[in-house]
Amino acid sequence: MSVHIGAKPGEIADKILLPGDPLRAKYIAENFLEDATCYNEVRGMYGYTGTYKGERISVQGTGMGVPSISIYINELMESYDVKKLIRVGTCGALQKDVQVRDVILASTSTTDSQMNRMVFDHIDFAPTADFSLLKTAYDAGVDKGLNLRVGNVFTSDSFYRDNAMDLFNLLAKYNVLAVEMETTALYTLAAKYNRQALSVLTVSDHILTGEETSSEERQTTFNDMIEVALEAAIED
Ligand SMILES: O=P(O)(O)O[C@H]1O[C@H](CO)[C@@H](O)[C@H]1O
Ligand SMILES: O=c1cc[nH]c(=O)[nH]1
Repeated sequence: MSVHIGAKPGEIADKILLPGDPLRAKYIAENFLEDATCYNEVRGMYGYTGTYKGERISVQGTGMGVPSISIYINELMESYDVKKLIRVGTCGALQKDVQVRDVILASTSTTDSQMNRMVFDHIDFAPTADFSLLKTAYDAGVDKGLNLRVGNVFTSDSFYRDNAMDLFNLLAKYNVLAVEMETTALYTLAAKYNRQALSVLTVSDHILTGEETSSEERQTTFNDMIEVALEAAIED
């Protein structure tokens, strides 16, 4: 057991999917994994281990934001030696040509989080996806005929902010594709511990147009994102 994860040693696979929403972890376990068993209910942050195409894989809810996901990633790597970590999350589009329901592979992230300033002081560390995970996920998405985008995402410390459009317009001008709340932490901690990480994101809403996915549509698009992430996770 670690502080926030109730699994016994060996109960978590070395490959893991990381949705922000613990109920998405349950959904993935019930609909995509075989023989899935629940190893964590601490704080309602469900974690499961099962198999996908014969490969052992886990899925763990992380909660929202850099502080929450950082707790789970630290414990998964330090206490359970997880080696491949793939976030499966939602995001809001910042570009006109990024559509609701598109799947984004975050090659890097930009952030207003102070996390890396505390470590690197005046240097701006560039959080980066693992290239082989990114390539495998990209190839899997192309094979499925998905409208995939690859690029920079903004990891925000706030979901609600005053004068948000000023910042979002600036980020859009610099080709940032979308906003979410965890990727910077995932990539930075994976670099620290020399592990592989990738964020696969579904565009759940459009910041510029206000368009949103219906809950039914979200489910279908989430399935595309989950399959892309699972294929990347099991690739050697
Ligand atoms: O759908 P998840 O994975 O939670 O991701 C996005 O949704 C949450 C905000 O609603 C934040 O965690 C953001 O990053
Ligand atoms: O607009 C959005 C959508 C999902 N997640 C976010 O952080 N922002």
